[in-house]
Amino acid sequence: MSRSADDVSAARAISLDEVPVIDFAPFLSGSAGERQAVADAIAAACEEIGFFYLTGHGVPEAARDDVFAAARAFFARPKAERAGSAATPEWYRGWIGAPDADGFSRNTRLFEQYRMQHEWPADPEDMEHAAIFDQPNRFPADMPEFRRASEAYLEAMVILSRELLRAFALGLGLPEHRFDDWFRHPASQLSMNYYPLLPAGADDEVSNMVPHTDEGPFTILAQGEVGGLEVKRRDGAWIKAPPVEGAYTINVGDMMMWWSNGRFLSNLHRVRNRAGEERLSVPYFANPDRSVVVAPLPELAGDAPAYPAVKVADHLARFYATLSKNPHEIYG
Ligand SMILES: O=C(O)CCC(=O)C(=O)O
Ligand SMILES: [Fe+2]
Repeated sequence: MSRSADDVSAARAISLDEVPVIDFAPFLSGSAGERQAVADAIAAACEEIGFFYLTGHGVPEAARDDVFAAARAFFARPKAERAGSAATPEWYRGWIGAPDADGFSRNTRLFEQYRMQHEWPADPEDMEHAAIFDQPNRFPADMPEFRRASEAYLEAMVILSRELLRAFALGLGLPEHRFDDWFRHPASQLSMNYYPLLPAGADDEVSNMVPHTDEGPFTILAQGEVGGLEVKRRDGAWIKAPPVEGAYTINVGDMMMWWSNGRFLSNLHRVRNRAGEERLSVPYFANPDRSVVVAPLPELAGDAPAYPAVKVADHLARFYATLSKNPHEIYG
């Protein structure tokens, strides 16, 4: 099936002025001055739109190709087999289907996910959240390559996320290692997202994934070849953030906005797959260690914190409880 010009070729031709492309290579191997320049460019993007594309990130192309091949193979399986590795409230890892619905509305969840986490040692101090954080991943038993590719990719993401944290810190005018202690056993999540086509008759109000912000500090999104991601500009217009070859799409989430006391924007985005073929994406939702309490950093907020303090495990548990639901069940 051919992709519509709207979402693929034309999307590539849009001006990238709004979502800037930043080369991370000088941050990974440059001088202090070069590192600060990259961090400043990232900070400017985070203040203006909360999104940027990252090239020169050092993640091997093969790691990314392999994880997409794994996702493609998983979502090509019959539903009963996908459901064989379903996530449950008691074991919060695995496949989350789209709710069965006769019709659809602007509030229907029109995508599936396969979610996994790092497998860190259990935290005896936090039995309350053991079901969410202390279980192993629910890999399909008969797909060894899926498991291998996913584990290799998780490893690549934790490495890149630690580098990005240093860039965010420098961009905020903080010591580069300001966030390091909070990411020893990060409660980060990797998701493979599968978006079928929007149903025929879907009007402009209908999205596969409704407008939302991400709940953690930031997200490292790998888009496949098919576009569909849209970002809300400050003037209220939705702009396309199409895949840029070899680049990650990085966005600020709620926790980074809170830490920065609102200087960095956790921006609304949505997915509308109108490309005429199925879409895959692989976001890595970076999260701090589950016991961390996130609050505006005192050195940035002074005595005027704009957000309350929130414990990571509590915040994520509340969010995960909503994941398989349709948005209207969550937002009313
Ligand atoms: O698939 C995408 O491009 C974005 C996914 C997303 O926003 C999410 O999973 O939170
Ligand atoms: Fe998102």
